[in-house]
Amino acid sequence: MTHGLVLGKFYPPHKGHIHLITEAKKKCDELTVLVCSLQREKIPGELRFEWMQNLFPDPKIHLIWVQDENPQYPEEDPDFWKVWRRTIESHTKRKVDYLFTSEEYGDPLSKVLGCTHTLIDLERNSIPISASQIRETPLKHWQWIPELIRPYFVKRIVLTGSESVGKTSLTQILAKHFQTNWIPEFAREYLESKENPMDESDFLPIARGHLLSEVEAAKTSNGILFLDTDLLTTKVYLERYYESEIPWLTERALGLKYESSLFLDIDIPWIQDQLRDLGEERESMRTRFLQAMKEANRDFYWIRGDYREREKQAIKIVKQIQNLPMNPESFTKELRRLRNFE
Ligand SMILES: NC(=O)c1ccc[n+]([C@@H]2O[C@H](COP(=O)([O-])OP(=O)(O)OC[C@H]3O[C@@H](n4cnc5c(N)ncnc54)[C@H](O)[C@@H]3O)[C@@H](O)[C@H]2O)c1
Repeated sequence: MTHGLVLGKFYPPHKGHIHLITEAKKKCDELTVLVCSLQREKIPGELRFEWMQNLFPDPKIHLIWVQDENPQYPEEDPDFWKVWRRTIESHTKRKVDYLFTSEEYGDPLSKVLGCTHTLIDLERNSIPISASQIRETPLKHWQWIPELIRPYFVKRIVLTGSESVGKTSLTQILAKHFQTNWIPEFAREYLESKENPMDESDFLPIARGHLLSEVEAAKTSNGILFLDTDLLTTKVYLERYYESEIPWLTERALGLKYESSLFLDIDIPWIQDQLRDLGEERESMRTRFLQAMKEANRDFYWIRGDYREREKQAIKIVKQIQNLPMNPESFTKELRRLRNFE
C-alpha cells in the first residue's frame, strides 16, 4: 500500500491544485493532503480546509489542517527543514513513500522525509495559475477558481436610491454590458403576485426572498453580480410605512457587506407605476436612504444626470471594480453567518 503526500497553503485552492492532487492520487493508494495555514493570512485556514473537504470527498484522500506557525522559507530559520519534518511527521499517520509537488523545494524536502519526490508540473504548463494571481485580481482568473468557491470572490454591486431613479433599467444595462447576472428587487416580484395590499407581515418574506436570490445568483455569476436594491432598502421602507423594525432584517441590512454601492440621485422625472406612491416624498426618501447608508457604514458612488450619463458613469466605476484584488471581508465568519440561509 503506497502512501503519498501533498502539502500546500491552498490560499485559495485553484484548478492547478486540483490537477496536482488528481495526478498524485493516480500514482499512490492513499494520499495525505496537508492544508497549511497561518493566523495572519486573509482567508481563514478553517475556510480553506472546509473548501478542500468539499473539493476532495474521496475516502482515500486524507485532508489534514495544519496550523503550526512555521517559517515559510529556508533563509528564515537554520532549522527550517527539521521544523517542517516535525510538522509533517506529526500530522501523517504512516510513513510517506512519495512527495508530490510542483516546486523546487520538493527535492530537499523529500530528502529530509526519506521519500521519493515526484514533480508534477514545475512550469505550470497544464494549468497556468498561482494562488497569488487569484488573490491579486480574482476576476481576471475566474476560469481557474473552482466553481464551488467562486461565490466568495464575486464582486457584488448594489444599486440604491428612492423610487423611480432608474435602478432596475440601469442594473439590467450593466449586467448586459459586463455579460453577467443580476437580481431584481424581490419586493416587486412578490407584491405583483400578491392579491391583497401590502402589509407589515410581508417584509420578512420579502427580505428572506431577496437574500436567498442573492445567494443563489452568486453561485452562477461570472465574477460581478448586480443587485437591484438590497436589504437596506427593505429596512428603509419598513420604517417609512410602519415605523417598525425586524431584528433579523436589521442585522443583515446593516451587517452585510458589498463590494460597492451606486447611489442613484433623484434628478430625473418621477414615473408613476402600480407599486409607487412616494412621488411627493422624493427628497425625504433620499434623505432616509442616505441616513441608512451612513448607519450601515457604506461608501458609495453618486450616479447623476440623464439616463445616458448615468450609464456612462456606472460603467466607468464598474470597470475599476473589476480589477480590484479579493476582498478579505468576504471570508469573515460573521459575513458567512449573515449570508448563510438557515
Ligand atoms: N519554500 C520552501 O522551500 C518550502 C519548503 C518546505 C515547506 N514549505 C511550506 O509548504 C507550505 C505549502 O507551500 P506552497 O506555498 O507550495 O503551497 P501552495 O498552496 O502554493 O501550493 C501547493 C502545491 O500546489 C502546487 N501548485 C500550485 N499551482 C500549481 C499549478 N498551477 N499547477 C500544478 N501545481 C501547482 C505547488 O507547486 C505546491 O506543490 C507552505 O507553508 C510553505 O512555507 C516551503
